[in-house]
Amino acid sequence: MRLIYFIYGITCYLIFFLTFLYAIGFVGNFVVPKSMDTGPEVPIGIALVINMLLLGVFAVQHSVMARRDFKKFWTKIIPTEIERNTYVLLSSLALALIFWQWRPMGGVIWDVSGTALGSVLIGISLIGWTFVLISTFLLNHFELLGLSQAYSNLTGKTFESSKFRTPGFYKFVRHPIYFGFTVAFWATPVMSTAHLVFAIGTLGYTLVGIYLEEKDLIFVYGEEYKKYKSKVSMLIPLPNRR
Ligand SMILES: C[S@@+](CC[C@H](N)C(=O)[O-])C[C@H]1O[C@@H](n2cnc3c(N)ncnc32)[C@H](O)[C@@H]1O
Repeated sequence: MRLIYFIYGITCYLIFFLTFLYAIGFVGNFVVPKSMDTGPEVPIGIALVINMLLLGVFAVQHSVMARRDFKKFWTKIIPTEIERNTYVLLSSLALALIFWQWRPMGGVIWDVSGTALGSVLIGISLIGWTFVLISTFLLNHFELLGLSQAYSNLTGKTFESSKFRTPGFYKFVRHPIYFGFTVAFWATPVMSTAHLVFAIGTLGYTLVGIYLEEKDLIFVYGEEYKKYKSKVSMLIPLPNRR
């Protein structure tokens, strides 16, 4: 069973990684066969409903499954050893559903493609994606994505989740991963209506996600996190408050 769980963990990780790479092309409208501004056209009202539902499915899956109470219930159904891997897998599938079913919406809010500003915006967006990836490594990439748990289980060790940490970017912003996504989603040479809906929807979800995540972080780390919260900016990297 341990070997099967380990192979499952690696498979979930690889699926996540492919989804992450696809997301870069989906948001930036390059390389991938279906991006946020391509696909079957439907009336704008219907496209809006479908796109909001897709974002809603991801938001509910990602937030509800991350809560302590849900995990208590969920691990009565699936083995605790593969809870994180399954979370990673279902998050990737919810993202894949967005990529597959997302509807273009026509309309352009701004278009500076082919200009120097357009190139700068593409560069900023790629920096945002890089910021996300680096931040996952600063916090604990392999634990966030379930590989550490899978490896501990394979080697018969009890998995110890890492403690509260503030390495690197975390000294200047409490949520650098979410900051990186926000930059990657907003810095675009072509802001279509569909892209704007995506950027606003994901920003709204990020703020709700931060509220829920910090409730849990305060529950687990108490005063230590409250003190961190009072000093360090939430979403935009800034010098610490005194
Ligand atoms: C997807 S990560 C996002 C982390 C953070 N919100 C960010 O944007 O960089 C979510 C996990 O990181 C954990 N986490 C967030 N901040 C942390 C910190 N400073 N130290 C340890 N774990 C943290 C949360 O408890 C949650 O399990």
